[in-house]
Amino acid sequence: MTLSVSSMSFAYEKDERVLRNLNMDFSTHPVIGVVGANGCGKSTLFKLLLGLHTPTEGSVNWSQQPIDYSKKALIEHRKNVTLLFQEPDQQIFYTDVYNDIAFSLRNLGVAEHEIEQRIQRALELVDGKSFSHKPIQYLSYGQKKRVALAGSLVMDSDYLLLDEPTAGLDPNGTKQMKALIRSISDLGKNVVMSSHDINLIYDVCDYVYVMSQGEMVSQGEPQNVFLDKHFIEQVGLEQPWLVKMHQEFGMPLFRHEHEMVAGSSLIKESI
Ligand SMILES: Nc1ncnc2c1ncn2[C@@H]1O[C@H](COP(=O)(O)OP(=O)(O)OP(=O)(O)O)[C@@H](O)[C@H]1O
Repeated sequence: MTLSVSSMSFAYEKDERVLRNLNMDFSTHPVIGVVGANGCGKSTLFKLLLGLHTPTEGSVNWSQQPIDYSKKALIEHRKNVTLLFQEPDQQIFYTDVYNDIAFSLRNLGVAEHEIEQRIQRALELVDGKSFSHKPIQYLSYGQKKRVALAGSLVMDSDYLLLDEPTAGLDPNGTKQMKALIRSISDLGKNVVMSSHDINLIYDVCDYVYVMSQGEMVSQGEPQNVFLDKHFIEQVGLEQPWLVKMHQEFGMPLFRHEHEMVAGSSLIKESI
């Protein structure tokens, strides 16, 4: 099942296009990153992929067919594509964890015993069992983020869109999220994520789209996309530290920190 956009533009206000002529295929790699400076249109793109807004031109496609914006078709589309919003409060509606996570499934008429099973599985995945009995207003930001993620995971959709999944998380929370993204991908799901944490993007994404002022200005595998320092800085980003180590200190170009640690003997030789 493929998710893509073709020749897609979008404007909130007439004549003010915030997305311009985007062509992107999100089915080519298991984990795809969308990066760009503040306001370049990442969250807007994700909302369009979910069918929350209608393109001004072009289309969002599911299995190569433009999506249908009727209420019934959108309910079906959102079984296939789920979005974790940047702010957990944007998708938490209940005061208790269980009912909040169950919300979308109940809307779809899923049987209670299956809801129970899916919630337990999702809570295990997000490591949320220890706080699942607490009222949501007492949870920390990171815990709320995990509740929101569990609410997305129970949908068991083919595509999970993660808008800034580690924003506001501490280093441990970021590490857990990174592991979680891998687990979700290992389950055969497609992950599309945005993040300002360029090191996270470099580490977990198999392919990257770079956006600037509503346009897609570069795409490719992370080790290629981030090589051009001048270009990356021009679009308001910075190079991942492993790429900097490669370019500034002549180290081999590692994709992951653990590769660098394992290759430390190689590094010593090159210094
Ligand atoms: N509801 C809205 N009405 C009008 N303009 C909006 C609305 N939401 C976003 N915008 C504008 O659309 C542009 C893209 O915003 P968007 O939130 O998609 O960017 P982003 O890349 O996700 O930014 P950030 O990295 O800061 O989260 C911005 O210029 C923003 O001001």
